[in-house]
Amino acid sequence: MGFLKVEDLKVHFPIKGGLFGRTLGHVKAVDGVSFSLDKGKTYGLVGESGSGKSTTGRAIIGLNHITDGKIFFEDNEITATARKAKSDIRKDIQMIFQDPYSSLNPKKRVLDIVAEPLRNFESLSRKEERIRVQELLELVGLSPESILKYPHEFSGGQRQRIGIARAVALKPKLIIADEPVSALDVSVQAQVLNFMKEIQGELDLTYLFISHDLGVIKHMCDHIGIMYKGRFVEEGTAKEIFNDPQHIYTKRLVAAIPDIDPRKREEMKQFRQEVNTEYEQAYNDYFNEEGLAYSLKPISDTHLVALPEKG
Ligand SMILES: Nc1ncnc2c1ncn2[C@@H]1O[C@H](COP(=O)(O)OP(=O)(O)OP(=O)(O)O)[C@@H](O)[C@H]1O
Repeated sequence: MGFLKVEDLKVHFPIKGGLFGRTLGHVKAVDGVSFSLDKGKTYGLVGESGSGKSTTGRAIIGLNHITDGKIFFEDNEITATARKAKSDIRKDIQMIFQDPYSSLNPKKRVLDIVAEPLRNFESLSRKEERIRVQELLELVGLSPESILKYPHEFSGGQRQRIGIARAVALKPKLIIADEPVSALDVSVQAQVLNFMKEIQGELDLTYLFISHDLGVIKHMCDHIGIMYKGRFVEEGTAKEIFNDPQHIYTKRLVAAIPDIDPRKREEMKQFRQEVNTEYEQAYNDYFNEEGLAYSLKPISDTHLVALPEKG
């Protein structure tokens, strides 16, 4: 069936309020998302803040409850598995977080930070553990002596490398990278992204890559889902999304990528003007009307676009 398959995933959070903390309604953070990810590939989830990207990633790894829908990992449904299977899955799926400043405990040495997952899942001697951590640090380009240091002694990019060393410690199959470079300087972002690509082949990793930055997604992903208000508005291969965006929201995101190639600047300027006009016209019809029904329709074997339902 496939490596990772998400079927009609819904994650709704209750909004509590009033005197007795009654449930007043729900935030539909994820509201019917489906996609599949092949082994060894990178799938990008992109969309503006609050569109439901992190909630989707967190639901897959089990950090958010699921309101409805199914998730299959290597053909096993992981939305309804027993505890033992769940702990195996926790080994196979790891997460890299956005902010290497807050996701690493500042009071712990690098040895303890990187060894944490090993301590949870493997019974290594102190010596074996130290050797494994030093190997992991070398893999991510840090010196073995780093084990005795604390997070504040490293730069932002180095800290994210420590986060990556911890994420790959248990030889996972899938890594969910939630905005892994957005807290870093642009010059460091490219280094970390290239490094993630290098280790992908070396360690046989599959990535679910979450970002609000379509430029970053373009660099990393084979397949892309564009999220808006908890749903996909378009899904396709990276080539389809960048060369032939169909949905007005996707077009807007593509038009906002800074031009690196000066030859394309004039072409992009024109594209931007066209998109802005189309967006203004579409806004009232599409984005402002809460009740407007739309559904994903295929326009090729791999390219889906949200189109309003007729009637
Ligand atoms: N635990 C929670 N309780 C209530 N609402 C939540 C919770 N987690 C997320 N939300 C809400 O769900 C929606 C989607 O949030 P989510 O973090 O998934 O979006 P995102 O696309 O990842 O954006 P960002 O990049 O800002 O994190 C937002 O409206 C958010 O406020």
